[in-house]
Amino acid sequence: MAQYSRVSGNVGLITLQNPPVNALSAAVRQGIVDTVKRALGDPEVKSVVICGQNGVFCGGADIREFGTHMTGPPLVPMIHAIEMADKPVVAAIEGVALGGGLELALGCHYRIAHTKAKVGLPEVTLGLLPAAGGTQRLPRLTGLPAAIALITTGRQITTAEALKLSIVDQVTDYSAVDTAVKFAKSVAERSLDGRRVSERPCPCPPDVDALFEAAMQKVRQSARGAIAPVACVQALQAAATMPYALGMQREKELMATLFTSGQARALQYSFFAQRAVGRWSLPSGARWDGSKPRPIRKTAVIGLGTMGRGITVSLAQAGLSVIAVEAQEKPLKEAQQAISGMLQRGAKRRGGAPPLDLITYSANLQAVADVDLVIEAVFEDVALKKQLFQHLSAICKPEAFLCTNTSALDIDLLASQSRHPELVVGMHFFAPAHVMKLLEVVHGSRSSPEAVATAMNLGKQMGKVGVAVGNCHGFVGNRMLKPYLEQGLFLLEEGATPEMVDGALEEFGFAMGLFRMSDLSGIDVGWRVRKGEGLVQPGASVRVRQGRRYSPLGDLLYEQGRFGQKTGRGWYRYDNRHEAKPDPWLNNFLEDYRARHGLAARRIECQEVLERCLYTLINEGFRILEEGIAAGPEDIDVIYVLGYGWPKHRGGPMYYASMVGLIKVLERLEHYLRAHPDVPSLQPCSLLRRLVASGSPPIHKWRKIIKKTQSHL
Ligand SMILES: CCCCCCCCCCCCC[C@H](O)CC(=O)SCCNC(=O)CCNC(=O)[C@H](O)C(C)(C)COP(=O)(O)OP(=O)(O)OC[C@H]1O[C@@H](n2cnc3c(N)ncnc32)[C@H](O)[C@@H]1OP(=O)(O)O
Ligand SMILES: NC(=O)c1ccc[n+]([C@@H]2O[C@H](COP(=O)([O-])OP(=O)(O)OC[C@H]3O[C@@H](n4cnc5c(N)ncnc54)[C@H](O)[C@@H]3O)[C@@H](O)[C@H]2O)c1
Repeated sequence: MAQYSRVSGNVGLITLQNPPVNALSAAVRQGIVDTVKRALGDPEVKSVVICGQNGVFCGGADIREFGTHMTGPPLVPMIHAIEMADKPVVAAIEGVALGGGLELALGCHYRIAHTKAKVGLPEVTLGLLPAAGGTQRLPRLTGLPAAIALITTGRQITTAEALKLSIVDQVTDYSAVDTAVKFAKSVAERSLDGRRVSERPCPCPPDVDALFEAAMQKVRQSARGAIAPVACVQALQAAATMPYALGMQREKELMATLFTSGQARALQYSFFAQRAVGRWSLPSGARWDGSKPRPIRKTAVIGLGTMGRGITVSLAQAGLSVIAVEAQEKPLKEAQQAISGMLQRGAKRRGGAPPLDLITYSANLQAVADVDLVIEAVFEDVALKKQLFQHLSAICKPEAFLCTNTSALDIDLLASQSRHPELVVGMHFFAPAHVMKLLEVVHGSRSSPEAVATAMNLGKQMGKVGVAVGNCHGFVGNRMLKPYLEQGLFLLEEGATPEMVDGALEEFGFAMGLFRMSDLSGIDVGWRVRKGEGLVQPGASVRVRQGRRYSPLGDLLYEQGRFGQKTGRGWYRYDNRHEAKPDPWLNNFLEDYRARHGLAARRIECQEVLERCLYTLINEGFRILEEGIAAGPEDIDVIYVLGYGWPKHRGGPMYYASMVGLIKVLERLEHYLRAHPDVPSLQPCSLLRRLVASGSPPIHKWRKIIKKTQSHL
């Protein structure tokens, strides 16, 4: 809906009303059409202001309408009518003007924005392009290079930046609506010549072809198979080379292809999934809406290695005070230097001063005595962590939350070391912790709803997307990774090469194939995990361990000192630090290994690589759902998209399975199990069978069947 009133004598004020973000639903669009008509037809009204209620201009088209039968007036003619009005129309931007919201503002003759507002065209992140004139008006207003950068990335910018880019005309610290009303009065009689953006020429730099060639190359490289960024460049190319009307036609054609694409559906599923995970629930029945988080002011981080540094930076950037603790003075000094550098670089990027003063460094654990919440990030060593929890429980105030960043260890075991196990939760960050948006909040069997709510809330304050998960070895993300990595090794035994396996996964859209990832995180890290599980038998290369097929290839590389990037050799060779090159040594090593074990190398197709690696990972996801470790498939998908480089435009592993067809996933797992009966991760999970037996319902209906499965246990 849109409300109409006359203010300050002769200004027509149109207020969009559709909480929480005034999305442009059919009712809002109808409201705008009606109220604009009314304002333009009222002889008393000399100028018009458009704003949104509750301090938010507009979050764009109503995404929930996509994929439904859309009714109501379309956006393009609605915005065109505003631009062609003979009375000045001013957009008063507060909160956000995003997507269709910014396109509406670009159709107005002036834009006045609050200093704290953000603007952007994030359609590309939903698999779309700004199809209400955004691709044609923005470059006319701000020039092609800035428009290309904003539209192909969907980046949201501050209004200070928007002012520099001429996207807004004025920025104010006061009410944008009051300022816009005053401004509208002052321009009531002014000519609108030059104010209609669509009538301006698109400024083209002399090297426009090179500009587009570079833009296309950049998006093709970073999009990893996503089609929307490419279409965005094509639409902008139309703005540069065609008259406005033809450019609009091209924008519409390109949008028509994107709008019904599987990629757009996947990205929009992901958008809502990332919001849905905030509405967590625990097996006890405790829920997000009935559990109050406790306010956290003082925090502590113990262990300032790779993870502890990132967590400290992230806490300080969220405005929290941090006591940062290392075991000894030398590593403490090194960490202090590294953290200060990270904060300074962050401040340079974001603007403002680095929050260095919020951090106090100490080599004495006693320093954490009066903090509200501790996050420990010491070595992944159960004995060390148990001892640390005993000390923390003795030192900290009794109501302090004790959190662990462990990647896999038992939260209940650590909680049992504390006098207050109900205040212990896992806060599993991902490297680099100040960059990655994912946080697994792991609740143990004794974690209180308040502790979970507090960790989730703290994560939100830190700009993370928290997903509440249950306690098991590796939680959700790392547990699912295990069968995926295992299949990679089996494929090498059977004839594949690391570059062939990685090539298939990268072609699928992963940022990095599994062997390149293993080289980056360190072959020694995986070795330590397997050692902890009792799987490593130095020197032996027996292919069966603990009663199942096992590949010792990773252990053999470890024994050769090939730890990956850090040693310059791993599954690949690294002559310069980051570039992975196929290594002839490894091929010889694999041939020797196969010969020693009587394994005949065979030709392996990419499809087999994908099916074996991805379907076993998905199968583990079904086990996790069946056990109630994740509340729903959306939780798993958010974890994989935000934490493990799963291609965003494929929605996440569980969504992908639903698109491929559960019956196909089941049949292929059965097929590979027949070929490899000694690999338990290929055994289809009973929930998968049950879903197939129920006719493979769409993903949003899985929870009902999961509940039934649990009640049958
Ligand atoms: C046959 C072929 C025909 C083809 C032709 C088709 C023609 C179609 C014509 C379309 C014309 C194109 C128009 C336009 O270019 C397209 C768009 O505008 S797409 C939308 C672009 N906007 C966005 O991407 C913004 C998305 N939102 C956000 O980034 C954030 O929500 C926010 C606005 C910054 C606010 O953030 P927060 O304060 O943190 O709040 P939340 O994120 O938690 O959101 C709160 C709540 O609101 C819901 N919501 C947010 N935005 C929208 C939206 N645009 N539509 C619907 N709902 C929205 C969000 O989901 C939350 O609700 P919850 O999920 O928690 O219930
Ligand atoms: N590295 C990753 O990608 C990653 C990702 C998620 C979680 N984790 C987990 O985070 C934790 C830390 O991992 P990391 O990679 O940062 O390790 P790291 O080896 O880089 O850092 C650990 C730090 O802890 C310090 N430390 C050890 N004992 C201490 C003590 N008693 N008091 C204070 N400091 C002590 C060490 O000096 C070291 O600086 C582990 O539990 C790990 O499983 C790691």
